[in-house]
Amino acid sequence: MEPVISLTGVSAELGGQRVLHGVDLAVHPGEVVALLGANGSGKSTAVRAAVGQVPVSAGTLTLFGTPVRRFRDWARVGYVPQRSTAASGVPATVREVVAAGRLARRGLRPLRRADRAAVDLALDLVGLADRANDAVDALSGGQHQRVLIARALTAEPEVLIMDEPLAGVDLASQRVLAGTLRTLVADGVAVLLVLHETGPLQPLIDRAVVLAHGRVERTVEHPAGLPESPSCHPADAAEPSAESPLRTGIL
Ligand SMILES: Nc1ncnc2c1ncn2[C@@H]1O[C@H](COP(=O)(O)OP(=O)(O)OP(=O)(O)O)[C@@H](O)[C@H]1O
Repeated sequence: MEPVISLTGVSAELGGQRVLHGVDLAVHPGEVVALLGANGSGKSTAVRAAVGQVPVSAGTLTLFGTPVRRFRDWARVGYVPQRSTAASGVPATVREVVAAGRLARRGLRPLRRADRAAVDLALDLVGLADRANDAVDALSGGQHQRVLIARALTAEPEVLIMDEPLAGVDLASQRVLAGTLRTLVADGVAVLLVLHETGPLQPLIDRAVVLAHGRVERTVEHPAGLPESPSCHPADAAEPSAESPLRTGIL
């Protein structure tokens, strides 16, 4: 089966420094791949290269078989960047921000019934249906994260790329996200995640790729059998808070 995302020997530079050194990585339809590694190991750069935001200086990077520099079918790709607010200072409702994600499919024509249904479904999937008409500025950081995920989902992407979706998100919301991903993956959506802790997402992960200094240090197939790594959100203080064995030891 053709990979949805394929990096072969990919190198990339930022600020004149080589940050990725010959990275190999593939995500197939319906697969969940986690990119792990220490701060500065190149995880965000790898996913930003995959969505065309960082140029590839060597190697080959394809999306659905097309080299990323020629790829135009962005409605097939949902991207949730590393922690950013959904609409800082913009007087928009949660529904309006989520509906903006539909632009990739509908362009600038008015919302149709199918668009509204996709927005409702995305809000439902992230557990924010009851906040749809609230001002997005009134949401907490973790809820912003869920709005951004819903915004990516409204385009009904075939691959969802998320950079640290669990950062600052409490355990209950992490579980909501795990349920969302489970539903998407059952429908054949591929998922590439940058993670520090695998938390409740761990059972969903087909492959963990660990980066170190811009290189693939190791790859672990089906890490689901490993103990769940703990969450580190302050609201989950009752949960174990020791260093994650998945992050630091077993992988
Ligand atoms: N705009 C930039 N200019 C120069 N160097 C950069 C730039 N952005 C990132 N880097 C460097 O590239 C390397 C990889 O950064 P990257 O953000 O991809 O790491 P990461 O694994 O996602 O880290 P984190 O876990 O902290 O988010 C780091 O050494 C970082 O300092």
